[in-house]
Parts: sequence; C-alpha cells; structure tokens
Amino acid sequence: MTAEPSRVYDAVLARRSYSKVTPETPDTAEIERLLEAAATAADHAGLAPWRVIELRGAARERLGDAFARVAMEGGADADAAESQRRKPLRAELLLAVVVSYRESPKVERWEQEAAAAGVAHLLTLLLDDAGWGAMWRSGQATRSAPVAAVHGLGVDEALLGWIYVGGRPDGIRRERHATVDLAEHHSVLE
Ligand SMILES: Cc1cc2nc3c(=O)[nH]c(=O)nc-3n(C[C@H](O)[C@H](O)[C@H](O)COP(=O)(O)O)c2cc1C
Repeated sequence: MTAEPSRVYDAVLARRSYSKVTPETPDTAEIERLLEAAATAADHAGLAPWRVIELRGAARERLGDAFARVAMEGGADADAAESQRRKPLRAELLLAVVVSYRESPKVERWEQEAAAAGVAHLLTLLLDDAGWGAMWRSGQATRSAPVAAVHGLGVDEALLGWIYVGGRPDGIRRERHATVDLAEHHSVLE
C-alpha cells in the first residue's frame, strides 16, 4: 500500500466540530442520503442496532423542558435550569443517536453501542464533508427518563447524544485538526 492522496483521509483530518451554527439545515432527504452511507459502518452480525431521530421545531423545546426538569430534580437553581432549557435551541436541527439493543446470543450490548457510535461518527464526518456545521453533544440528562420520553424510546433503547447541525457561520477559522501523540496511543505487539 502506498500513501496515495486520499479524499477520505483529507476529509477525516479536516473535520471540525462547530459549536455555533446558523439556522440553515439539511432537509430530511439529505439526512437520509448521508445516513444511507453512514449505515455502512462496521456492525457485528448486521444487527443495525441504532436509529436516528431528527428533532426540529418544537421537539427541541420539549427536549429543553426535559433537560430543565432533570436539572431541577438534581438540585439546580432556576438560572441553571433555564440554561439547560435553552441548550437544544443552539441549532435548528438535532439528530438524536439511539442505540436499539437487539437480542443476540453473541453480540453484547457494548458491541452494539460501538456499532451505533460508528454510524454517528460517520454521519458527523459526512455532514462536515457536505459543508454543514455539526457537533456531537451529550449531557447529564442524556440517559434520563424524561429525555427518553421526549424521543419515544423503547425499553431496550438508549441515547448516545445528539448531533447538532446547522450552517457554518462566516468568519470561523477552520484549523486542521491536531492529532495525538502516537507514542502514547499506538504500540505494536509481536
Ligand atoms: C459521545 C460524545 C459526546 C460529546 N458530548 C459533548 C458535549 O456535551 N459537549 C461538548 O462540548 N463536546 C462534546 N463532545 C465532543 C465534541 O463533539 C467535539 O468532538 C469536541 O468539541 C472537539 O472538537 P473536534 O470534533 O473539532 O475535535 C462529545 C463527543 C462525543 C463522541
């Protein structure tokens, strides 16, 4: 194998999260196009143990209400709860990433979460490559009952967070991603 120039390699290195996005969003047809590609992520036994839910409009407000409720139940004051309520309003489109655990004698739950996370990573990369601003976010309330209820999750489902999606604001510097010190993250056993 030679180190040929690769569009994929460059796209992976170029991807950056956008914490601020504009109101423009991809439509459902575009999300489905990207998801068809992301769905090819490695998946032990082909269980497809995941689904993605688009949250637009008032659904984001219901999610904010659930965030605020969970915060209040955890002892947050009114200001902190209000801050939680506004969090889903940071983008016009949130893609909730759900792991849908399948009954399987050989594929454990952690493997199914890994497969679902793979889809989410690919989807984030594809959104970035298509020119959208995207950022995968979670939070303390991610696995709470009120938040699960907003999404209509089943008993064998759990959230892996949300990909916040929008347009890219002008004037944001997009620096190439720093990579890790491979001496700490890579080794060879023979
Ligand atoms: C499962 C998951 C949850 C995350 N949750 C948050 C979050 O709640 N808040 C946050 O600032 N970053 C969160 N991140 C990290 C961002 O998505 C992003 O990777 C980080 O800001 C670094 O930016 P970069 O993607 O440009 O390297 C999360 C990442 C993953 C994989």
